[in-house]
Amino acid sequence: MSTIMQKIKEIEDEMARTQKNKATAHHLGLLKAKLAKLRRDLLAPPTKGGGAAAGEGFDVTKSGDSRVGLVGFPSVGKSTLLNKLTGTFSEVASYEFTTLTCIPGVITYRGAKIQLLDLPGIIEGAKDGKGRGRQVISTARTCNCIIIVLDAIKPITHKRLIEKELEGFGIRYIIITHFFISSGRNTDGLMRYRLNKEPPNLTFRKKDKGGINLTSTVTATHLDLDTVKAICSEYRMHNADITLRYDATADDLIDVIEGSRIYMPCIYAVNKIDQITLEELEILDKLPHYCPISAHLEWNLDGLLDKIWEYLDLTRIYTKPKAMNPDYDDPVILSSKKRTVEDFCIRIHKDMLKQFKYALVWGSSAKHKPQRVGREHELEDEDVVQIVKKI
Ligand SMILES: Nc1nc2c(ncn2[C@@H]2O[C@H](COP(=O)(O)OP(=O)(O)OP(=O)(O)O)[C@@H](O)[C@H]2O)c(=O)[nH]1
Ligand SMILES: [K+]
Ligand SMILES: [Mg+2]
Repeated sequence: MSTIMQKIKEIEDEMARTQKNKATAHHLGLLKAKLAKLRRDLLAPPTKGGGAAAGEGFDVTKSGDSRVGLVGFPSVGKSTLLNKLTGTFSEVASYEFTTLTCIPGVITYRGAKIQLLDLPGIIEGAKDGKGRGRQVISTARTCNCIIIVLDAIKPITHKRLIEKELEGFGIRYIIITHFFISSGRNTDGLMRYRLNKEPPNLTFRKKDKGGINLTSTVTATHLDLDTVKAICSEYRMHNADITLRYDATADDLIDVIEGSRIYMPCIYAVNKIDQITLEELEILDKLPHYCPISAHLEWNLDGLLDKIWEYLDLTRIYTKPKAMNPDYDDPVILSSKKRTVEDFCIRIHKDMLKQFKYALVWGSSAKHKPQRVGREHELEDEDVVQIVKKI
């Protein structure tokens, strides 16, 4: 372990010493790739003994349309928040580590059922297996959105500490954390989280020969061919086509090569704002991804629900049976990424597609009232759909 730590330190020192400019870009890219590989080694799941294995979360059955997890240091008010939002009972107390396991609750909001998970507090050292840190972090992986709960009285230091903890090692993004999570899919069993960040819009295609080719549909200011070659050579990839569709950075390319990143929305809920001044509140309110609340006094819980809704980015579809009014109370909930008529059919019944002839759609995705569409048609939030079956 210590030798990996030493190597990481050496590389970080070298990066700090190296001036950032065009001439050093490829060298810095190479250092970043080395660093990413070392962190991966460092975070490899333990072989035997000591803490839970990296991939084991709490055993709570998924339910509803979406899952949201509450992550934070002890006594920031996670359980208070769960109780107020879901009417569930999770013990609240002024001492730390009141909650020792995962407690689920359900929020019904705009016709969607959102499962909210209260989790034990995490502490410094969680990533090394201290406390229930690993289990918490692994459970967070199963969520569609994370709420990092912060205490308004100690916002900045607390936030930095928790980011460092979730980040694993080294600092890359200000509010982005990489969790180490077993994926089951990847042989090294590692997952890192990227919070509030879209997956890089670049393709990386390995080949057998032909060297490294870089094409870009935009002006690339961060990556040039030398830098890309340096990063690829660190991963012993000498033949590949790389296409950039936006101004990608070296970190983005490394993320794509390393794979196993999870891109997840994250809200910073700053709790206990009843303890701070109006001036302080105004500052907090302006920060991106922040939502100031008082769970105890139920201040701005509507604001938080709105933000959760926005970050989950769900699509509500109302079903209209033939010659009847649509059912507005019980929408079918689709994710914004899978919201075609086909996705809708699959959600209703597994055999629905076999009988599918066409669909009639009313709402913002429809050009007419109604529009007749096929199974590839993309639906919009609050559309009304009637499926017409083959006879
Ligand atoms: N002033 C104030 N106190 C709060 C608020 N929300 C929670 N608390 C208090 O903070 C303390 C901790 O609350 P919990 O809900 O147990 O915190 P937790 O994050 O679940 O704690 P652990 O389970 O121990 O990690 C309790 O004494 C709560 O009454 C709030 O909005 N304002
Ligand atoms: K507590
Ligand atoms: Mg608790």
